[in-house]
Amino acid sequence: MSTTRISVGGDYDVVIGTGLLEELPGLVGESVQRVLVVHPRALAATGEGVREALVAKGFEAYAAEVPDAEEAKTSQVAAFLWGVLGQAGFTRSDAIVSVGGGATTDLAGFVAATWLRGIKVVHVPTTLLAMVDAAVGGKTGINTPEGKNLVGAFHPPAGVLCDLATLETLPPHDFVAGLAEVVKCGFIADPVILDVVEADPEGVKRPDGAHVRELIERAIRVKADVVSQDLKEADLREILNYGHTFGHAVEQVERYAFRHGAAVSIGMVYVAELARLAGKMDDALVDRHRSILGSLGLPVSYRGDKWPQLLDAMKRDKKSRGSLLRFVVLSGLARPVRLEGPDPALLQAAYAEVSADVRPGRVSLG
Ligand SMILES: NC(=O)c1ccc[n+]([C@@H]2O[C@H](COP(=O)([O-])OP(=O)(O)OC[C@H]3O[C@@H](n4cnc5c(N)ncnc54)[C@H](O)[C@@H]3O)[C@@H](O)[C@H]2O)c1
Ligand SMILES: O=C(O)C(=O)C[C@@H](O)[C@H](O)[C@H](O)COP(=O)(O)O
Ligand SMILES: [Zn+2]
Repeated sequence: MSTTRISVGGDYDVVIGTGLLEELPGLVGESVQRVLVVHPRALAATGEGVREALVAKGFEAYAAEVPDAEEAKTSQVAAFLWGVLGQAGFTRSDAIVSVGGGATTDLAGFVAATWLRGIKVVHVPTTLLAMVDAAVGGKTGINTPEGKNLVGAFHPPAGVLCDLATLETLPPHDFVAGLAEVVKCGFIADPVILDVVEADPEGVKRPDGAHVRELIERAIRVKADVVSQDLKEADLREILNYGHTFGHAVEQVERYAFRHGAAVSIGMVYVAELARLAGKMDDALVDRHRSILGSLGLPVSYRGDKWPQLLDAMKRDKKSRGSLLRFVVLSGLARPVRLEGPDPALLQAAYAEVSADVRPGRVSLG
């Protein structure tokens, strides 16, 4: 299989293909002496393989195992990694390599951003979501008890290695969760993505499906294009947050029992309904959100008894300014605009549109 390189603003490459481990030493760079490979428990063997490959090329390589999924994105786990770096004597000419999903790349990126005020990081994403989104663009972060990704830094990687073979072991529901961010790129910027999904929803749900490589490359190109113009989210980059205001709130209310991609799927339907109620989106485009996401098996509704908690969580969204809630909505396909300070009645009406008919205390989807 051929290898694709997508340059992110000329600063670093996202390398896509299979059997790419031999590319890693080049991305880490000859001047680096020590490397810390950060991986979750589920990827212990893969992480050790990466460490051994680096040792074979002359690096002093260590491995650190971190908790699975969102449990890794805490200040305690970051402090554990700072301790490992300190004890091994990591200097500014050393590096971190992350091996895992978006939770691992966010954590490892954050630790790289903060250790000695910034050392090199190379990401080796092993989930679809991390390949198309989390590993690219330099947003890093951890959660606090008050909310999702509330502490972090912009710290672009030196390179990203997307070895598609790693997707073979990914549980199907995690692969599908990653498709939510791919579909997001379709709605905000590249509608061909939506056409491909609509033509063969079952095929795109399989890592070995005929169009998966095309979808991955298209989504990475959308992200690379946006972040290379606006790394620090002064304006344009906010479009990558489509569906995330409500999605992050769902994740928090559910104490991270929902995968990020599943929550973002609900969040995109919520914000489509909000745009419709605000007179910016027609019924057909709202329906297209439900039909595409639903055809992939992603959730498109959420329990109806959590409004106060969801609203409270949405107020802590990074797009908020003072008491003003701000949303990325579409005024048409691939036409993202901002909706600032919508009427609270509209916000709640959009919630009613995505609410599943469940009794209080029972979760219907997840
Ligand atoms: N920084 C960004 O720009 C950005 C973008 C999107 C999402 N994110 C963050 O990414 C996180 C979600 O990432 P995710 O969906 O990859 O979830 P994740 O990192 O929690 O991984 C999902 C699960 O898959 C397992 N796993 C990973 N690779 C595997 C493989 N190859 N085979 C078998 N199991 C594997 C993990 O151990 C975990 O249990 C969220 O925290 C989200 O906030 C960040
Ligand atoms: O890269 C971005 O910018 C994004 O918003 C991509 C999102 O998919 C991602 O989940 C991101 O971590 C959300 O960022 P946050 O600033 O809302 O925490
Ligand atoms: Zn996301």
